[in-house]
Amino acid sequence: MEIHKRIVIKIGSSSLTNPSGQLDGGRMQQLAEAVIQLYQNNWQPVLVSSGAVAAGLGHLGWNRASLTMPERQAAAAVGQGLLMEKYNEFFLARGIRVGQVLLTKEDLADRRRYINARNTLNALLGNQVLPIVNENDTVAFAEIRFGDNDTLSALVAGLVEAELLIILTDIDGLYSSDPRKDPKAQLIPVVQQVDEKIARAAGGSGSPVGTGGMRTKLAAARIAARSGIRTVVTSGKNPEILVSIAAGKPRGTSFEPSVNCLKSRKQWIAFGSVPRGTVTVDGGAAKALLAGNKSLLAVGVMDVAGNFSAGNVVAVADANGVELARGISNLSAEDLRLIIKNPQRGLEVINRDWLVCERSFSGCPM
Ligand SMILES: Nc1ncnc2c1ncn2[C@@H]1O[C@H](COP(=O)(O)OP(=O)(O)O)[C@@H](O)[C@H]1O
Ligand SMILES: N[C@@H](CCC(=O)OP(=O)(O)O)C(=O)O
Repeated sequence: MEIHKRIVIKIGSSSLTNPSGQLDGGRMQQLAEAVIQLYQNNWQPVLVSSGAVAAGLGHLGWNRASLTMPERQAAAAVGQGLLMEKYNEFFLARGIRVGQVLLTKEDLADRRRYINARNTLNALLGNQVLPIVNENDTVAFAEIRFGDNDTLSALVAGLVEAELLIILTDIDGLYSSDPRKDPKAQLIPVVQQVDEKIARAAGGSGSPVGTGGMRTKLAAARIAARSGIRTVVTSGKNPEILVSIAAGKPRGTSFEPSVNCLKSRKQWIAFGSVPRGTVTVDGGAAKALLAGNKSLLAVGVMDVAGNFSAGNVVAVADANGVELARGISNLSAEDLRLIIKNPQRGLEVINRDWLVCERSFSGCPM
């Protein structure tokens, strides 16, 4: 039986559209060419493609600076169709069938819908259909929005258990500082760990069409690393570069996977879910969770905020409000409030198998 390795390729708006907002057909054709070669080299690719808003604005002749959120969403409704029309044309010309997958943060935050998305992606991949993923911009707003597709691509990479995430952008990798502001900035070829020092190098977007800049790419790389996935950030100017990166050639900036990465369920708790409430714990409980890899017991809970049910994800914070962990509560907020007034020693609130301690849950280490 053939073993397929999975690869997620994210391509940003800045790499897909020309300055007048038209989709760059030549670039998309090159991308299709590279994807065929990946198939030939036994990879199962997933494409995460931005560009809907930019393409919609170009098509409608709208000016980005003066738009309301509903107008941006309307532009995405127009642009997403154009994007898929072109992808369909270029990929089908090379014998590759494509399927559109539009997701919101809320879809991935709900465990059942997360599993549904995973099943759909697996069905597409198993039938040699290339999934083309984007955020569902027409319905996603404020709190339920990723906004940039970098974070989405890292979650999708975890969802399909990819080996590699490649983020194609308008610059050839992470520099020691934002090259627009610092002419002496140097390319960083390998990042072992996305820590505060590395995060300080990253600035915002460099183009009118991009969102998030290098900051969201670092957050994505960190989420992927914690999920055991290597990320390469590089330029999308020549998409054929994908083939050599997949073959292990050094290009752009490579972010190495963590040594102790999280298992699938904990990846979702840490980076996919949205906590429904917060449980504040005392110093002893905080220590037991952080150093002792223990379950959270009711005796260490000082306060409960929010209105969650048993089975929901909750945040665990220390007395200063610093989020230490996330986990699935065995108890509802109502029951937990009653129990902490009348402590029942040993009663388990979150089992250690359903608890994740992370320094940051957004991917950003700052
Ligand atoms: N330290 C850094 N190294 C490289 N690029 C950086 C850095 N800080 C900020 N950037 C900016 O990030 C931009 C890429 O992100 P973005 O504009 O969001 O593109 P995309 O549409 O591909 O997501 C670059 O054009 C660059 O100006
Ligand atoms: N979902 C949006 C992506 C927004 C965006 O600009 O993302 P990116 O270019 O990846 O920074 C779109 O398709 O326009």
